[in-house]
Amino acid sequence: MEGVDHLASERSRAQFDVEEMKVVWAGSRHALEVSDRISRLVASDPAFRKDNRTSLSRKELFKNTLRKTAHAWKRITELRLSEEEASRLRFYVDEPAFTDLHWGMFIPAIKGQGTEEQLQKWLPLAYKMQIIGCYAQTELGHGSNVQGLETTATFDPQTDEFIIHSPTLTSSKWWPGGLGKVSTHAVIYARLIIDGKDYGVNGFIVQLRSMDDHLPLPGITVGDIGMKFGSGAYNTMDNGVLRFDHVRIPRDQMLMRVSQVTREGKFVQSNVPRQLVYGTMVYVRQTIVADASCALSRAVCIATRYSAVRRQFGSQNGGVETQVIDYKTQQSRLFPLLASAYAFRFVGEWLKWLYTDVTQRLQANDFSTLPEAHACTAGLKSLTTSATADGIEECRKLCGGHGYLCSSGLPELFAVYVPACTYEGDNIVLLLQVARFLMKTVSQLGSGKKPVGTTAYMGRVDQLMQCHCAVQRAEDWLKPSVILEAFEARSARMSVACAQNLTNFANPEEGFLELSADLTEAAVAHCQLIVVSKFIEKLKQDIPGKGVKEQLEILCNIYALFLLHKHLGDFLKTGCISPKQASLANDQLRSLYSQARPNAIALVDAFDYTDHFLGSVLGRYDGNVYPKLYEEAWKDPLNDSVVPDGYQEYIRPMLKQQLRNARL
Ligand SMILES: CCCCCCCCCCCCCCCCCCCCC/C=C/C(=O)SCCNC(=O)CCNC(=O)[C@H](O)C(C)(C)COP(=O)(O)OP(=O)(O)OC[C@H]1O[C@@H](n2cnc3c(N)ncnc32)[C@H](O)[C@@H]1OP(=O)(O)O
Ligand SMILES: Cc1cc2nc3c(=O)[nH]c(=O)nc-3n(C[C@H](O)[C@H](O)[C@H](O)COP(=O)(O)OP(=O)(O)OC[C@H]3O[C@@H](n4cnc5c(N)ncnc54)[C@H](O)[C@@H]3O)c2cc1C
Repeated sequence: MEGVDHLASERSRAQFDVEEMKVVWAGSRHALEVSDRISRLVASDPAFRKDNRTSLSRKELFKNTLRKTAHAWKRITELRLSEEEASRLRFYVDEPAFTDLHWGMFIPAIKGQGTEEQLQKWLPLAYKMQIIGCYAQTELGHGSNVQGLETTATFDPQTDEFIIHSPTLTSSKWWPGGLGKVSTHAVIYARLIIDGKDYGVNGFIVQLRSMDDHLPLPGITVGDIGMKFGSGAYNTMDNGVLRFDHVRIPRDQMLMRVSQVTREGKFVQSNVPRQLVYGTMVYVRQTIVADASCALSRAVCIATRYSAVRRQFGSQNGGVETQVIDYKTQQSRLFPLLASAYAFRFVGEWLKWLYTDVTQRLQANDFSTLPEAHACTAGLKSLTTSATADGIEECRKLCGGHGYLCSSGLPELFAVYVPACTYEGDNIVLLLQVARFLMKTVSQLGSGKKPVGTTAYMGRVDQLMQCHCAVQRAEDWLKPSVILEAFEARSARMSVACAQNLTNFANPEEGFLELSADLTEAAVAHCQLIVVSKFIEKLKQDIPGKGVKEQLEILCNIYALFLLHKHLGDFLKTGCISPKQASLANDQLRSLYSQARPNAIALVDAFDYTDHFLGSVLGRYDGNVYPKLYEEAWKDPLNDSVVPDGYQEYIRPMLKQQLRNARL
């Protein structure tokens, strides 16, 4: 029935103020106003229609994306949208495009690694989109191992130029988004060679295409790398391949904030750490954490609404069947994901603060917090994207068979999201960076150097190695101090155990390789502690609105106790908790699920997603699922004709043949 809210009774059961929860989710009243206004602007504009994506061919899909980005840009300039509004518009348009790399990596790379003069020259062009850029780091042969890149930038003192060259097939740039068909420029990462000496990987701005006819400039071969996972999905993006044949660029197109090459060909290292060449990745990893909460909340919103609509079994005397959301198994799979979405939101907020802080310090030549910023962005990027990709797939299964239909929105969401586990650093490679940081922290404990920031708890390592969990009743697990101590003790004990095992190896690097699986587990434990502790910190803030804080407390406890249950092996093996305490945690978790149940629909309404953005028949706000699913099926191109194309050629002769055989 059109216009009827099938989830109205669910909404009436909410025990908190949903409008105030929307403010908490958005981050502020202002952010909610902007987000709400822009989401409606996008949803009401037919140019941003997206329900036909999965049935378009690659060429149609790509052209459609070009049309949408041009329209988006037109609206941004006509309406004079602020940066915040424009970025919300990009979010609600919900289509990966070259503009992501232009705004998200090309511009930040120049900003972070360019000199004042370079910023003044390139940024105005890029801001007005008079040039379009991408971030070309990865090559066919090397992605994770940035130091292994092969593209060369050889200084020619005669002409004051760099010669950019791809010496091997494996040195071909491979993957950069926006490179294949659109970008006119790129920030290229290449080995700097001066007078035969290799000075390592640096960034260079290179023009790729003519500004007159978009043709590749001489010496440049460029194209798209081909179809990717899923229909629609990330295929709106022109991930590209690029080869250079001795392409010359002026010397001032090397990004020279970190290192410089003088007119005489002298290499000069600034007083800033070399690692700043990797700065753009730190920036993007931080945005990816915030984005994880968006992707996960979207899948959870779909699965929660559908679970309240869907009924199976349990009918007594012809009465209604049970809503699947009332099954404890459904709750134990769904509610931890709901809690994770909120947890990732808050850790994303905190990470944004950390990133802003480290950027300000870098500007003042204080580099002390850079290793922690790298470890936190790498580790949380890894943790949140892995959990989100798995969570989206779990939401698909939570929707049963209908979750497998494209009209559920979940297959495309998964296909678009899952490469986040690989891009901006493979998740295992990034956890190993965290592990390195942790091992360094543990090794320095005896030196009197006090760990700070997210590793401050390691400073209490003696106490954490011996403490005994105080839980005696299930309710004790609701105390933040109890949860924090259990997570800190588990993380500290896992790191210390790894550090001790490493001492058994004569060569520490060999030991690191041999123990790398254990080390990634220690890194995960540390990152989970960060997420739990930032959720707990959030709850210390003043949070207005009837029942809002109480709901967040329930979610925080679900998140922590779900992790404890999932990683019980770690907690028991390290002796942080006893089997009895583990079973009390489980009892408490079941009780928390019951408390979350009446609020589940309102908790996903608080994400404030429009039906356009969700793009899911199962996740519709009004819960009117079945008539819409039925309607949607008839829109499939296969249903354009009752008898399918191919009947005459393939089906009819087969049927006739069977008939003839039967007569013989
Ligand atoms: C439709 C409408 C449009 C309208 C327009 C509107 C516009 C509005 C705005 C829109 C905004 C959009 C925003 C979108 C966001 C962006 C989208 C993102 C899309 C993602 C696309 C993907 C891109 C990519 O993938 S780029 C390539 C990424 N590559 C990697 O991540 C490679 C991974 N490898 C590495 O990072 C390193 O090599 C690493 C970490 C493995 C290190 O390797 P190593 O060899 O062991 O180490 P080494 O290099 O020797 O370093 C030693 C030393 O340095 C430390 N280190 C390493 N990395 C860093 C770092 N980043 N920062 C600081 N320190 C670092 C390392 O720990 C070592 O330290 P020590 O041990 O102390 O020596
Ligand atoms: C959709 C998408 C968009 C992208 N966009 C861009 C872009 O715009 N610009 C750009 O420059 N790049 C881009 N990339 C490339 C991306 O950054 C790399 O693919 C990524 O960094 C992983 O590197 P790799 O492909 O070399 O993986 P590999 O390193 O080859 O990984 C293969 C396997 O080896 C394992 N492995 C590797 N090293 C180690 C180790 N030291 N220890 C243990 N295990 C290890 C990994 O865990 C993985 O299981 C994109 C990639 C994708 C998928």
